[in-house]
Amino acid sequence: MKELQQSIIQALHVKPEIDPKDEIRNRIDFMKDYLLKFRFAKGFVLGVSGGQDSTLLSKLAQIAVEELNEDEEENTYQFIGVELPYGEQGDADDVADAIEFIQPSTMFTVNIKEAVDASEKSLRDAGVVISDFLKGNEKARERMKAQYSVAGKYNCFVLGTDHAAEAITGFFTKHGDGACDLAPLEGLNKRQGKQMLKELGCPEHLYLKKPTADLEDDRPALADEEALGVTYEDIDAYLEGKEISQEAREVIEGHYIKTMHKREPIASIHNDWWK
Ligand SMILES: Nc1ncnc2c1ncn2[C@@H]1O[C@H](COP(=O)(O)OP(=O)(O)OC[C@H]2O[C@@H]([n+]3cccc(C(=O)O)c3)[C@H](O)[C@@H]2O)[C@@H](O)[C@H]1O
Ligand SMILES: Nc1ncnc2c1ncn2[C@@H]1O[C@H](COP(=O)(O)OP(=O)(O)OP(=O)(O)O)[C@@H](O)[C@H]1O
Ligand SMILES: [Mg+2]
Repeated sequence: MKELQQSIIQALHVKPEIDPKDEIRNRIDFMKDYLLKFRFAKGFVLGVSGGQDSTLLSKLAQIAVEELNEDEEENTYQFIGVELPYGEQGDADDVADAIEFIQPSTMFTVNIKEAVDASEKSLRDAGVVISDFLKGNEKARERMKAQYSVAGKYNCFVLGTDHAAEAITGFFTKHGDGACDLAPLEGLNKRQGKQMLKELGCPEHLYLKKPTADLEDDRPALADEEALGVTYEDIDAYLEGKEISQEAREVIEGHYIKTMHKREPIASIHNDWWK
């Protein structure tokens, strides 16, 4: 294995293979331990998009709070799922199926369209016209804001779905979906997440679905793989230490190097990762 690949695998804590049952248990226990350490907090908040990652993490969070309610003989812990459509969501049926599978303690729907459009207009009024791509990042940051307000109101922590197959390409909006209090999926690749969902009894169509950030108005449901120029099969294999084509390797490593700033502490005079 090449040196860079090895150091990336190590930095992102990826295992070449997992026992899905063990991973489910460890990550639920981590979330429970965290709540027990910070007693003011009474649960978790996460946007439910109908995609693979939020379905997996929401289910784990729901199990964690249910176990805590039982262990502590109280009924104060909750998982709050938040639907965060921009106007009408194209895959609303998947969101409904995900909610049915998760059975969240509480659900809210916050439509982010008015806020995002108002923000775009304020910028335009100031003479700053943003592209559809940048507006996509505004959507991700608006979703982050809504989740932090819900978390503040209900004394909860905001969960983040970041995992190794996303961290490696930096395919998230900085301070948008990349912002969170806990990242329980850290170290998993995309197919390990699928294995866990299968183990949890999730309907197949929710984890066999093409991953999409779905942030652009002009290219709705654009597949991550198309945006990235590389497949998750290749990303997963790379993270498992396997050989992939030279072309795919170059694309992945190019994304990794370019997005270093998203994984490291914010650049300052007291760190030197950026030098
Ligand atoms: N070297 C550097 N050192 C410090 N900061 C640096 C930097 N390079 C850029 N930056 C800063 O970072 C900004 C760019 O980063 P950012 O704002 O995140 O924007 P950017 O990485 O350009 O775009 C976000 C990407 O993530 C994708 N995404 C977003 C959200 C969710 C998902 C999903 O899978 O669901 C995917 C989205 O489709 C898009 O391709 C720059 O404007 C600059 O402020
Ligand atoms: N329309 C949405 N409604 C609610 N939450 C959303 C929405 N879009 C994105 N999010 C939040 O942003 C996170 C990042 O999106 P991302 O696309 O990476 O994950 P996903 O949609 O859960 O899975 P997949 O990568 O398979 O599409 C989601 O996990 C979810 O918490
Ligand atoms: Mg998605």
